[in-house]
Amino acid sequence: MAQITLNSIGDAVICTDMAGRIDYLNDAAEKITKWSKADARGQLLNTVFNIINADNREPKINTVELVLKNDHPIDLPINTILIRKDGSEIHIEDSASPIHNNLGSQYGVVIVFRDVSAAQDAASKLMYQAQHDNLTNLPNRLVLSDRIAHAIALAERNKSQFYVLFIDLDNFKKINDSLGHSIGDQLLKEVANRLVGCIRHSDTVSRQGGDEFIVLLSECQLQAEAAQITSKILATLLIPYRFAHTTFSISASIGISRYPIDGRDVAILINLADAAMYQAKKRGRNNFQFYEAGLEQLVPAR
Ligand SMILES: Nc1nc2c(ncn2[C@@H]2O[C@H](COP(=O)(O)OP(=O)(O)OP(=O)(O)O)[C@@H](O)[C@H]2O)c(=O)[nH]1
Repeated sequence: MAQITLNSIGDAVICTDMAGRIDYLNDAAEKITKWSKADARGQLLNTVFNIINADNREPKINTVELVLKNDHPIDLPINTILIRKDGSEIHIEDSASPIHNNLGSQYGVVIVFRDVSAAQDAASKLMYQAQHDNLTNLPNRLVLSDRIAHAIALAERNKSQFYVLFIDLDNFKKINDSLGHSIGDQLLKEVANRLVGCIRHSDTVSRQGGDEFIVLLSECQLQAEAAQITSKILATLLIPYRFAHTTFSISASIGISRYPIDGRDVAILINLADAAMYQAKKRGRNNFQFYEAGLEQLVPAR
């Protein structure tokens, strides 16, 4: 009766003896671990229930030993991956308890676990969406602020510099109006790809929204080097785009703020780069401008 019950529940169940050898697994455990009952019986628990930490991929503690030593149930830490018999991996949630006989002495351990991959995938997807722009897949404002804050902390410690580039496409509205919103979207995606191609892996390109992008040059020390990278970005964005048999060009205006000379705070660095970008627009577009004192006063209220 107990076996029928255990086979009809959705959770996987494995029982071991005091030495950690498997003496029972239910149907759900067979399905999840991909070990048949016949093959699993007599194996050490860790062979069949091969679990690792999802973050560092270190093997997890010996469940049987821990439960028997403490003689009470434990919920194993979340973030557990089970490596199945065929080598595939799933996220699981599990708990383990000692089994006692009628006299109260321990005679084994029962592990109860379930596949939480779907929930884990949904959580990862939500996390990704919260941190990325859904059109270009670039990191969003939230992530950028975090990266700039991190760059500030690092630069403060190392007494070093870094640069923030505020990039706004020139006359992007005309593209939308003349070629349609869908071509506008394709252009934004291609701009994102080109920007990523212009910078180092350790730098960050983010989309602020609309046709605005921000680049954090976290490892750039010299102003001349920042100017050189910015010129490369301008030239790369100018290369003609071809979508749906239409070829066209677009330029950009870029404002640059410098840490620590212009500011030592995330919002200030972004605002001053934006003010410098506005000045680059005023100077005729398709160029860049480093922040200069007072430029923020020239930006009309938006
Ligand atoms: N296709 C598309 N258009 C967008 C999106 N978000 C904002 N826009 C449009 O982007 C345009 C932004 O235009 P602005 O930056 O204000 O002006 P501009 O035409 O680029 O002119 P300047 O910036 O002065 O050079 C607006 O027409 C918005 O409707 C988007 O996700 N996709």
